[in-house]
Amino acid sequence: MLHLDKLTLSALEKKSTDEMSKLKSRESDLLSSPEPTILNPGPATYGHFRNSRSFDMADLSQVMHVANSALELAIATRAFKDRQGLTNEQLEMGYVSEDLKHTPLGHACVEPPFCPMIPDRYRRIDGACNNVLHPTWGAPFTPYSRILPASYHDGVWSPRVSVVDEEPLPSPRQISTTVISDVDSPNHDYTLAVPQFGQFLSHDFTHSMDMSFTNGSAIACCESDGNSMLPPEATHYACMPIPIPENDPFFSRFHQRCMNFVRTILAPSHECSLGYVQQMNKITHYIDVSQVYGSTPEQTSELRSFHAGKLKVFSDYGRDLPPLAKDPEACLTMEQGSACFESGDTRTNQMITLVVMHTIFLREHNRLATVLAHLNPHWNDDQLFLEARQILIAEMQVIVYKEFLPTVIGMEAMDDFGLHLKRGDRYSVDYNPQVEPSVTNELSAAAFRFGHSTVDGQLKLYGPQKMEEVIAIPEVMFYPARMRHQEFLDEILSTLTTEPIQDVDGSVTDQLTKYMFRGGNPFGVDLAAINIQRGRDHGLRPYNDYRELTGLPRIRDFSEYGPELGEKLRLVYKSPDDMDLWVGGLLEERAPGSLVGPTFRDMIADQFARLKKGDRYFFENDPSINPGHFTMEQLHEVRKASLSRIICDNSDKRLLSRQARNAFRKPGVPGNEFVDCRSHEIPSLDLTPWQE
Ligand code: HEM
Ligand SMILES: [Ca+2]
Repeated sequence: MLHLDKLTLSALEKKSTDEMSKLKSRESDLLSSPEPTILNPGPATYGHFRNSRSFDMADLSQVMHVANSALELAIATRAFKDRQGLTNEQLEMGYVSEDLKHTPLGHACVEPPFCPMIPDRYRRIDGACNNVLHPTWGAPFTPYSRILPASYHDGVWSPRVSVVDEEPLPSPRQISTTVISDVDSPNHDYTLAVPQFGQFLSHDFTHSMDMSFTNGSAIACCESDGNSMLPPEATHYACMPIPIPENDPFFSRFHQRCMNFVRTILAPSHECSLGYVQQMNKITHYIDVSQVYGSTPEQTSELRSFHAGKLKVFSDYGRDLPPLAKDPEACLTMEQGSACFESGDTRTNQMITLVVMHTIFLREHNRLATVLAHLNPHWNDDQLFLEARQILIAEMQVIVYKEFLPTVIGMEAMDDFGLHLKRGDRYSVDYNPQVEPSVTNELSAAAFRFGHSTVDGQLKLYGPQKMEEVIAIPEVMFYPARMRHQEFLDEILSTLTTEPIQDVDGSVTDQLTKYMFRGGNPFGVDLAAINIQRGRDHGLRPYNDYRELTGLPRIRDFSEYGPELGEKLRLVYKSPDDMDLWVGGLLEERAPGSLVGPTFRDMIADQFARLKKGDRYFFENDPSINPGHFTMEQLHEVRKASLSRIICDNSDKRLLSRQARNAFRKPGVPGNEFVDCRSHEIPSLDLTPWQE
């Protein structure tokens, strides 16, 4: 490891402070430039920006403060690398991992939280102090962890290039149109609850925010007509626009040659050392239902009613929906009759079915608080809120480990990675304080995006007798007004738990690759291209490196994919060693019993092992580990949780009266028959063990 002397550190500090002030003054110039450097509401690409926006200016300034510190360290790293003649490999191996806290660069380090000697019974809203030795692990505004070191061309932040000639990698849009198709491949073994709960779950543990101007405006990287990129003098340093080839089979019709893409906000490493950049996770990494409660105390206060332990709702003629959004830009329109909602996560309105998940989990919290208040009339608002939250988090964890994960990764991986919940009168002692719970960059920017391939471009709504409506999903992106229709919630919950998913393969619906966030526009943005570009933005290594980790041989020649697909890959990539992780992962054959191929399966399994073994407050942890442990009687009850029970208890009960026991699996077949919602076949949690 390289030691940094005082002189060097002072020089680096001066250099990074100088460069930062140059960057900031350039930003002000851009804001006042005659070129269209700000993206305004209207085009689909603004929807993409809105998808990752912050709550408010206070939230944004907290993010920016951390992001600027990380940028300073990145500049210092570049300068140090040049000065010492370090290689990329040396940076990758963490050669300069010295803690900078007590050095001239220390002002760029984030203050660790203060953790009390006696731990709280309830996990903190911001996830901090979960691990006593590493109090920032799992907290919001901290970096993702990594399975393998990052790969950047300059060793610090610029995107990787082809291994063949060091030229830029092929355009993600070209890869999308050549390799990713839209083929209808329904898989009836699984229901749409898999993608919809999957997306809801991902919003519990990962949120990469795009950089923006300090005033919150969106950064434009393309000319406003999309005809070309902005000239270099008008381009923000966070721009990484996606080139659209002239002969694009779709976007050429609209003369589009440039798709906006802004890089993810950065965060200093936990150790606060020099090194390649790390991307920031805006939310708590733990599975703690932060998408409902928020990831900071300020967000939670906004969402609580402070009455009887409940969260705020918008009571729509007696039907509880999430509170209406105050931000006029939260949706496409705030006109009369439209509706747009608030929750603990800023992406809620992106898809109407996501709003549905938020609604039933919000209602479940309030339902739990009501029952607890009945059992314990002496509990105050705070205690009711905290206990209901603790139970809801446990229910979420049970659904993830008992129902969702076995469906997605299969039993073999559940066994191999030790992911099963305990049974009978047993607590778990799997907690290991050495395990870093943080979400891996590979999971966030690639593996968990397997879900994009499972999305059906259409939502079919069934009335009591027949199919009543087919909705193309872009119609309900950032436009969840239908939530106010009296029958909608029950109808769509039935759709989610009966309609098939699309298989995980090289196919993604056109609704996501041509029309995503189109609003009233003729074209949208391409999620496949964005995923590929995001992987490069985050310094993910080529697919082959991860494939090898899984124990599979590296792909040596595209012919291994067969003549047709092999040819398509050869058309875009110069070498199999250039392939992007998201693409390679999707193209793998499914692993036995799993919905995804071995590489994604292992990455997902590894992540959920971290989130179980690295979380002291994991619901079934032993009293010696978990400061908020359940009693054995309570544990027996919590382990009964299921998505079907949450659906049954929190639907509007107008049209929905039955469910299959496992909401993720094909319903109405032996072993997963439909049963009445009142049936004990879908067990209910009895909360009497919480009575004091
Ligand atoms: C209609 C459904 C969906 C839409 C419109 C959608 C759209 C998006 C968009 C726009 C992003 C940000 C892309 C970027 O800028 O890098 C994203 C990220 C992501 N999506 Fe989806 N998605 C959908 C469903 C899903 C599903 C079903 C899953 C998984 C089961 C999933 C997992 C993820 C993950 C893990 C990320 C990264 C989030 C982050 O760290 O910020 N998405 N999605
Ligand atoms: Ca969380």
